[in-house]
Amino acid sequence: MAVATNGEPQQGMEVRKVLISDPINPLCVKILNDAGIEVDARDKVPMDELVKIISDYDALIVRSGTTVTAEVLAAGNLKIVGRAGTGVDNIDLDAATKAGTIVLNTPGGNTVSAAEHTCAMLQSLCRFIPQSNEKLRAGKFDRKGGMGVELHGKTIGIIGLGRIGREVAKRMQAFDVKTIGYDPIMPKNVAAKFNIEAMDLDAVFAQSDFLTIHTPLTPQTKGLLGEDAFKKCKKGFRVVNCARGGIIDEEALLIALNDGVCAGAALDVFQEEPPMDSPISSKLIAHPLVIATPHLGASTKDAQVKVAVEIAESIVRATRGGALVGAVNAPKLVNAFSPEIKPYVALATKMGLIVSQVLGGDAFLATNSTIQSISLFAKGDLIKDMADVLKNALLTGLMSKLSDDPVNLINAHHYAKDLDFQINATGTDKIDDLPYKNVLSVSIDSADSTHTYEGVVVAGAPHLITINNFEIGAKPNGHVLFYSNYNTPGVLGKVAGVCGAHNLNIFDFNMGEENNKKVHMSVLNVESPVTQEALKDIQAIDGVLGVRYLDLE
Ligand SMILES: NC(=O)C1=CN([C@@H]2O[C@H](COP(=O)(O)OP(=O)(O)OC[C@H]3O[C@@H](n4cnc5c(N)ncnc54)[C@H](O)[C@@H]3O)[C@@H](O)[C@H]2O)C=CC1
Ligand SMILES: O=C(O)C(=O)COP(=O)(O)O
Repeated sequence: MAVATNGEPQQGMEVRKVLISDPINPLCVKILNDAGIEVDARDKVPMDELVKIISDYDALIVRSGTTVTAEVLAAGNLKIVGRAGTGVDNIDLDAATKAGTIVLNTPGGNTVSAAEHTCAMLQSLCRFIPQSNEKLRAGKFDRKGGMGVELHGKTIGIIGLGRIGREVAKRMQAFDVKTIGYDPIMPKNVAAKFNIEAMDLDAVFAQSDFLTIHTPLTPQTKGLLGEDAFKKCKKGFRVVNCARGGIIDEEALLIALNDGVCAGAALDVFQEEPPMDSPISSKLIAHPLVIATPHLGASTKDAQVKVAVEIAESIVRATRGGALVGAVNAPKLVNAFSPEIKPYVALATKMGLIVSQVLGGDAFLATNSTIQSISLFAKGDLIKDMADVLKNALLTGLMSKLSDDPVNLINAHHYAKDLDFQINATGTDKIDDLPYKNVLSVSIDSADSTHTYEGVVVAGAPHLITINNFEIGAKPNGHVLFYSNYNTPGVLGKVAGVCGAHNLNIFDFNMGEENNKKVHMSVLNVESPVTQEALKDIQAIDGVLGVRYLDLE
């Protein structure tokens, strides 16, 4: 168990040192420091420096300013990338998953701020407030150029009816604006509960006086509002983008504004940020019908406190084995590090280690023909919903002997793609009559046989309870000798003698017998690796049927 610098035990993920690479409220540092975690807080770290220093850290906390590329992830050994905010399009999620890095965000912490900014932008856009302010400062009292439109009685089309989209709808309804919207995962009846009329995207385009986007930037939403969409929009529509640059095609928007198709755009986000180097973004920012802010949606003291506290608390919780709230790339791992589930994860990993060492023709413990599939059954109320996580743990053990890369719960399934057999995982209520509440069972299926191992957790520690037909109570730890023998007196003494002769100190012994009691299976835990010579000497003992050494360190 790792110990944090404040002396408190870390029972979950080990996080000793964190880098913050964007401006974040100081409460984040305080919460991490109070938990004994060292923090380097910087406002900005250039990419080449980030790649150089990242291996010094267990976790990285970012906002939208830092791009967490595959190169950054490969250069480090990060356990966590924390996003103090919502959008994770600046983080290479696939690369993070492959690197075994969990990505956590703080959805919800800046919802209200982003929604309020959206509404402020729409109102400002409709009444030319920024442009008029600018003219007045320049000494021009231009009332004609500030002729706007009311919100009252108009229709707003909200694309993306998640947290922010719904908060925008609520605020627009207070202005007597009709709220319609599109979201592929929100059924009409659910949208209706928020007084939003859900319809298909083309209908939203056709009916909206105002459009506002609240989706993440994904391959599906990139360019969602482009030339084709603008052709379907009402002439003179106005558009707000407080979601992500790139969801509106900036070139198409510029044309729509110049052609009078679009009467105004309020932009908080840009295809490239900062946008000054992009000629198209710069033209948009300078356009008289455009108002723009430099990605300020979440920039309120209130939101920044919320996201800073949330991300720090999530990381501290992860180090203590708590739920991984906001896990973006591995949502099923939410409870994998909890004190109740962790020993089962350890058990499944040990079972994977066993499987890795009996693969490929081990007639004694597994099979002498090619494996076709492995099935894991998570039986019992505590673990039945964790079958996928336990499968990843099994894979972690399995791959640890087969791959040089650091395989863990988050990335195991990537490596498993190269195996030439399937691994299935099923969670069930426990129906067998074993006296345990939760049992993990792993079956190895080959053309001619099925071999099964079963394990449980006793007093927080993994135990093997059956190996094929043998009932046993072995601890799957360290250096383990398995041997089977006919039920004749004196075999154990002789095996112990061979161990002594080979300097193998035995510290635990468990024996099981087959139902017909003719054959015994014994498990010896020894303190050091077992040599081939020792194995040969045990195999030569009269009555010994088979012997196998497994390294379960
Ligand atoms: N400007 C700023 O400072 C901020 C920007 N954001 C941006 O806003 C986005 C939305 O945030 P939340 O509402 O909290 O996220 P959310 O996850 O609650 O909602 C996003 C919604 O978009 C929907 N969606 C996904 N693909 C879609 C598509 N093709 N068409 C229509 N809907 C689609 C999803 O089903 C989901 O309901 C974030 O991903 C982030 O990029 C968030 C906070 C601050
Ligand atoms: O949370 C989000 O998605 C945002 O866009 C806010 O970005 P920021 O944290 O202000 O860089």
